[in-house]
Amino acid sequence: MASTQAAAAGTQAPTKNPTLLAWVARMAEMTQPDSIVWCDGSEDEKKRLTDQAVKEGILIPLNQEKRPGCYLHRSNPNDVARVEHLTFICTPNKTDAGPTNNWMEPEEAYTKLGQHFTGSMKGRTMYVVPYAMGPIGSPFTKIGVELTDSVYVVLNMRIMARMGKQALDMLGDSDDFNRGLHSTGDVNPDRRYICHFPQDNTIWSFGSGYGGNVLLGKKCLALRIGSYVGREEGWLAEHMLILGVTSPKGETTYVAAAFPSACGKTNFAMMIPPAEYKGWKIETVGDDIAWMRPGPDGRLYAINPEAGYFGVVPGTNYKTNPNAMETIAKDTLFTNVALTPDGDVWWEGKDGEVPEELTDWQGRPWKKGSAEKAAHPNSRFTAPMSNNPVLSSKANDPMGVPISALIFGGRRSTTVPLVLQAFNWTHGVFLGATMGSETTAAATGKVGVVRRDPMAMLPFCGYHMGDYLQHWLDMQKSIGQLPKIFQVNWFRQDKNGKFLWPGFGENMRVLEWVVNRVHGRVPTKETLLGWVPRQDEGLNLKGLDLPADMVAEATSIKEDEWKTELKSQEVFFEQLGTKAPEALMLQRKLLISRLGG
Ligand SMILES: Nc1nc2c(ncn2[C@@H]2O[C@H](COP(=O)(O)OP(=O)(O)O)[C@@H](O)[C@H]2O)c(=O)[nH]1
Ligand SMILES: C=C(OP(=O)(O)O)C(=O)O
Ligand SMILES: [Mn+2]
Repeated sequence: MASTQAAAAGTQAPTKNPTLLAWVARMAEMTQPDSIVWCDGSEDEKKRLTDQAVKEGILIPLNQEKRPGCYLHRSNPNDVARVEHLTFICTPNKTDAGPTNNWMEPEEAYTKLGQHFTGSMKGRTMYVVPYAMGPIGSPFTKIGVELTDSVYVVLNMRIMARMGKQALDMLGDSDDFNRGLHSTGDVNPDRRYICHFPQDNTIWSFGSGYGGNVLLGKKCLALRIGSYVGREEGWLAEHMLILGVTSPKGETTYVAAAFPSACGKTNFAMMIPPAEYKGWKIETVGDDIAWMRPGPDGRLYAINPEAGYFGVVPGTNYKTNPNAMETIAKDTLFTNVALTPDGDVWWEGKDGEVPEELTDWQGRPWKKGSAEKAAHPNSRFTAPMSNNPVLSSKANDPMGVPISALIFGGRRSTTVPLVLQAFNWTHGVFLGATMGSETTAAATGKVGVVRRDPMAMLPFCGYHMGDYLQHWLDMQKSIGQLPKIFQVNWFRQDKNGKFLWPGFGENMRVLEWVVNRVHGRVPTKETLLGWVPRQDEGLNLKGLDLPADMVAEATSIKEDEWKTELKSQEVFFEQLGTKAPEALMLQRKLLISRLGG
């Protein structure tokens, strides 16, 4: 049996890479698939696998006149989000994973998961999916190979990454590739593991079919393994969108922004500025992940390692995000949305009337007025970035784009003002490190609880969070021209729970201020927390239909709220113990003294 599989791995393989062949054979020996298919990324292959997925009921074809090339997938109802409590960093020493990660000893993890993987692909096909994170040929780019028994994963990976022959060609005979193994298993909620082995450049994911757990190039490789490699190699792997903003004068400024999952990255990356901003243009480089390193001119250059968007569906409409609506009009895979009687998709917050009758995300009949949501709150679209009407021409640039501003933002109903600028790099790292955000449906667990989420990386940092923050501080020395750092909060609410700031396209007003600050064009006001827009010569509010007291409330700084906030930050820093960077502790002391002790 084993030798048959080893032979199968070799004979049909479109590569002679000995390390790759040996590894595929070894994994096939363990998982015992009936057959092995090497994916080439071609259109033929896409058609064949799509037809097969439809036949097996994994994909439901949508109305092809309304949504050409689009399909609906319904996941197992208890497998709809990332599972942070089952996600592990497997380093030889527990301290290397740090207090914010779950840890398992590597041998123990290989043994434990090995038991689940043994025979897990019996009666199934193992797909070998070579993929590149980053443009083909870019010095930033990393190659991964994911072995999976899920056609859904293959079809998603094909959208999310540069997949198939192009990646295999770039790898050549090198042994420098991420080894990813995924098996859907029986989706038993108690037998689900997402294990990362940074020392071995390996990821084993068992028992889930949800994107963030199984599209291994994304959160697992590009962030968890990426952040680990980035520290060793002197660069940053961040949970950030990248956009270019061009003024009517033709000046383009590139900005990267970190917001936790389901806190507005995709929306900000493709927003359309309000009518007052005639002649301004926003273009998307990336909507989720940025790999950033100092370039030869001393500036910080960023690439988006992905090729598609795995975006939150609910709340997306022609008012909030018209470009996303265009992006998902064709060639898109929808997961866990509702189905209309005429074969289109529907979700809470879509334009138009709520339909009288639907099939909900679990395939059950649904009627208007039902207390249950028709689409799952974490329902997702997977769409190629080439569908995006405002895709930046630099999205495929192997050298990336020079970043002038970094923005950190969370979902906070209180405390954090609309926008402020850090005094300097160290203070900016402090702002990122002390970020808090209310939890969302992107991960299983309670929604709406404030937790510390440094740089929006709490669930995605592949090593000790204290070392990570120190790495950010150290990067200051290797970046000749440091980006300016900002903090934003689109989610502050009034007493009745109404958002104080209209958000979405109107965030352009904040972005314009950021751009003006970067180029030293507007004065600011110093506050305890950082620099903020002045009343005069501050935010451009022309044409904004918003009472002045709401803007005042959204931008206010309340010292009593900050005293509470500082206590919560203290608990976080205490968790880091002796690894809490000294420079950040000094920043903290300065803030406490500014607040009057
Ligand atoms: N109130 C408000 N909601 C927003 C804003 N931007 C995004 N959202 C909502 O937040 C959710 C997640 O947004 P998304 O851009 O997909 O977040 P991502 O997961 O970080 O990419 C969606 O339901 C959006 O409609 C904003 O500026 N204001
Ligand atoms: C893809 C995910 O996140 P985001 O909302 O940041 O896109 C995820 O959390 O699995
Ligand atoms: Mn997103």
